[in-house]
Amino acid sequence: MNQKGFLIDMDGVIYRGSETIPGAVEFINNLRKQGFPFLFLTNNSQRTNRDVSYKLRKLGFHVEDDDVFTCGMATARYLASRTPQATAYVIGEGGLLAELHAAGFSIVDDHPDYVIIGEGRTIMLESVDKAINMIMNGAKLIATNLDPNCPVGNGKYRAGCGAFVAMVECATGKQAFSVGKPSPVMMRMARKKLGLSTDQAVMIGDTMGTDILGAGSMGFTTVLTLSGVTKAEDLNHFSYQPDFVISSVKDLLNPELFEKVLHNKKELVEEIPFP
Ligand SMILES: O=C(CO)COP(=O)(O)O
Ligand SMILES: [Mg+2]
Repeated sequence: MNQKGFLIDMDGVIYRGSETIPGAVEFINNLRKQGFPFLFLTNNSQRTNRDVSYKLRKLGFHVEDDDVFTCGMATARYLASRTPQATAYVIGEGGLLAELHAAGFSIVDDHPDYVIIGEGRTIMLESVDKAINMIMNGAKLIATNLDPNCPVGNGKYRAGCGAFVAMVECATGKQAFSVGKPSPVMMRMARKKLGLSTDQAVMIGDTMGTDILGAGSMGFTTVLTLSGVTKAEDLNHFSYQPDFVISSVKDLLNPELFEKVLHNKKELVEEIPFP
């Protein structure tokens, strides 16, 4: 059988803030038991994959550092592959800084190759002004991701990385290049990390504009879970759709539905010969 592998978004899919989504631990245990490869993919660059896997273990998941892939990792690795020994001015937190250092970057305070903006709760207008002047002087503007906001529970939201990036874009007139989901850069890196071909990759996500758009454009099977950002009533507003919609990953404990996802009917589309 054509072995499938799972790319699994984090916030809104396996946890919400600091709470495990019911059924998520069992779902991951099942994947392991059945030998399906999987990788967690998050558009949050605040923490390193070690920090995130520690949090997951506290929530009851049996995972290792290497099971987690963040947009901070994708950003650092991608940029380092384009510009060896590059310099960066960073508006972001420890997860992003650690990855940039590990990829060979020097973090500098003037004339950087890149201004990189990631998720963070400590942004200061002084550093935004500094970044704007660097970009005006030729530094390239990079975003780890463009999520405009992030739900924090009780129907409340916090500003996401995309909101801060928009401020810098507006001030400079320069558009950021974003590496996180839905960018094919992060989607492809994740698929390659699991050693999957396009038609072996299944993405489970809670956000249409990142998880489903990115994975769907790559040709992966897409499963939208309604346990996070996108609600059932939002689906009508999108001109692209996921292959499957579930209420939470708990639904995938049902062997019949799981089998359906494994044998996505998308294959019908692929049978149409290219003209
Ligand atoms: O925190 C996020 C963006 O602010 C999104 O996290 P996930 O990609 O894990 O859903
Ligand atoms: Mg999510």
